[in-house]
Amino acid sequence: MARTKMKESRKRGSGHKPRVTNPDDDKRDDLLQKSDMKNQKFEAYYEKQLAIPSDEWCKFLDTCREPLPSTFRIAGSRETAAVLTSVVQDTYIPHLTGVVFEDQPIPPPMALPWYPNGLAWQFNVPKKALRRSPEFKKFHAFLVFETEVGNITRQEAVSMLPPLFLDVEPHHFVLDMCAAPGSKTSQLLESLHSSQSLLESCVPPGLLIANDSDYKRTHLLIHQTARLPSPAFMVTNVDASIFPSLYLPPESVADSSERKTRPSSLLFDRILCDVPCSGDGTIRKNVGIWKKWNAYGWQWLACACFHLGSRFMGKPNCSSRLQLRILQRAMRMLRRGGKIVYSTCSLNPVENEAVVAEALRTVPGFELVDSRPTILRDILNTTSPRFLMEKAQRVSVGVIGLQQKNLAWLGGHVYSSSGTREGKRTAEEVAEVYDVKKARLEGDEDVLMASATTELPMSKPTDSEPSFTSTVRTRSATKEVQKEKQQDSGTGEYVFKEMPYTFVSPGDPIVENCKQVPSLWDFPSSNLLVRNPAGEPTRSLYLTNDIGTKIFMRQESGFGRRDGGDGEDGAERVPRFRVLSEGLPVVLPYIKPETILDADVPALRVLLETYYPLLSSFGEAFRRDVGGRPQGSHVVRFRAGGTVDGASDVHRRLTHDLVLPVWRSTSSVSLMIDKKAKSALSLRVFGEDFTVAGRQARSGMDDAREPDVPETETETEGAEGVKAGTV
Ligand SMILES: C[S@@+](CC[C@H](N)C(=O)[O-])C[C@H]1O[C@@H](n2cnc3c(N)ncnc32)[C@H](O)[C@@H]1O
Repeated sequence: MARTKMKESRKRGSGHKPRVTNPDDDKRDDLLQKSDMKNQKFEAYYEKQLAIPSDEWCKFLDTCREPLPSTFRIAGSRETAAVLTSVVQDTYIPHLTGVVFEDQPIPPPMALPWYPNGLAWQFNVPKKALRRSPEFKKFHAFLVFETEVGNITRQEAVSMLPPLFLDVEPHHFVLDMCAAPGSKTSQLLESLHSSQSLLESCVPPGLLIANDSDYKRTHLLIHQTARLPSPAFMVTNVDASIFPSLYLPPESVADSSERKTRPSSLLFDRILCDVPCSGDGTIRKNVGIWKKWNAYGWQWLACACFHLGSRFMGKPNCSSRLQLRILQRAMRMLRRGGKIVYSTCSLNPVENEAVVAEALRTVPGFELVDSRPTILRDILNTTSPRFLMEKAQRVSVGVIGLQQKNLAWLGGHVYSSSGTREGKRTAEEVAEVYDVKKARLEGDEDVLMASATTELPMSKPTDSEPSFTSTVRTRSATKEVQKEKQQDSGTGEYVFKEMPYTFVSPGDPIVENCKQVPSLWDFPSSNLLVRNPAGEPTRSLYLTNDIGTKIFMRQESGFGRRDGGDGEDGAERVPRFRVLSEGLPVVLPYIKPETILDADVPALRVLLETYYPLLSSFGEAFRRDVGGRPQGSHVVRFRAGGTVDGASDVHRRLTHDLVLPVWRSTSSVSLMIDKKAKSALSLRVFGEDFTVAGRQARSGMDDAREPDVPETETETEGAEGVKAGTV
């Protein structure tokens, strides 16, 4: 909404008429001038809390008033990411270097030096130049299309840090406790799939569970992660502070002594707590914070309120300790030697260091250690390892010291966990902690917003943890949940709108039949699910991995397996299912290589230009090859190195192997990817959108206005329920 208004006001301005001041402008946050970016309470509070030396304080505030540069991350599978990185580096950067727009030199995008494999980029280009300079216009179109198909994510630099700190590997069990809209989740997912290559198995042994308590936002999460459909990925929708224990069947317990006695609860190797927060660290993007911030706004979230006491808080509320409770729950679900990263987008130590300190004080067996990747440590030039080691040993003293600082300023009486007032040494440590923030500010202002990042190894499972069923019961009592549910007209009971996942019977004739075209071998069909209670393979098939199957089968809440076949004769001749592009990475490793069709680049162009190109439109080799195949779903490979006829200089050669699904019908062959993905592909390979939609847009049949690069938060399309990989 705000964006639309911005466009309208620009349009008025472009007619060179004097701008009429709208009385409502006063209420608008996005129109704030730099000179109006002031807030006495904010400044007074953080001057004390952040302990930034006075000569740097102004610099800090100035930085807070600067707009954030645009940053994006190349996402998706390792293959796609490598391809797109080379497209940006080799195709666009040379053309964007030395651009001058309206007499101003415009710097080209630059790769963020600390992000691995050059996948994260930053640019500071005025929107006008992005849309009007011929060089940047093309780049902008590239960003728009690749973002729409999910290969590029607009994500702030600082938001890319917590997943990096977690250092996820393919065998890890990972939990993202507050995950929506999912930009960090998609990073975690990529790490889980990091060993994947185009034709090798892409089913990691590990698992990522992404959770958010907001039902609608879980749909954003699903959309955001759709680019990398993964059999090792689940989305859940519960309150993270009572995240249920997930159980594995007894045979999965490593320790044989426990095998017979009880099922084990799943412990995680990595947990991300990117908790809800006051968000005042986003002040550079959300300039309205300058108008609204006050010292009480964040307190409903802050864990420390019970320390502050009723005198200060007015109405202390136990449920206000959400951040702390989420972190504590995470600590109880962590495997020995695992890591937790706790992050917020707030500057406030009460939401950061104090939460971590209190969690460490209340859950035994953990210590705070530095988990920043070495590369980042070097770049930010922050605290010495010696200090970090010391901090690890005395963390509760150090961080409780921060609490004291907050509370002292707030007027409370505060003591350390040992009951003594904090001394000078703690104050020095506190200063050192803030030196870290200061260094972040100097090194890269985006990183300033990074909050306490914590690695907390070791935990013991307890028997008093919430179970899946108890959580559901608790939730069903709340109004919020009832809104998310529909009332069953027959029974009057509330039921979830989502259809349940059910395992398909082993040997189901329909599934067996689909495995013929294309030829699938060794396909783990016992891990296939459908979304109906009867387990009928009717619409989409979902694949999970072995650990996913174990978890599904073990829970008491509606997952189930249909036992035995239905006695069908297996006579279905035309395969009912087809491979779609989103399912291809999952299925590809199981497709017999000799059944993959080879095609050249002109064939790709024909497939992109027309919806249902006739067999006769293709060159002889491809026509013969595909013509000899049965009707149904096939996979085509376009090999790297193929020449791209008619392409501009920069798009002369296919730089990477492309593997795409097609559907062969009686007389035509069509590409099984959606319109936007076709446009993105055409632009990426040929430097031009040859598709029907692209041609229509150019000839004005469609709304040819340049769209903005969508932000993660606004994407809703294509949302579905919990998805564990699509076939
Ligand atoms: C800071 S955002 C998370 C951003 C996300 N990690 C990302 O990178 O896209 C916090 C999220 O926590 C969710 N949330 C709030 N309370 C929660 C709770 N009790 N349990 C789980 N999630 C919660 C909100 O719906 C919101 O999506």
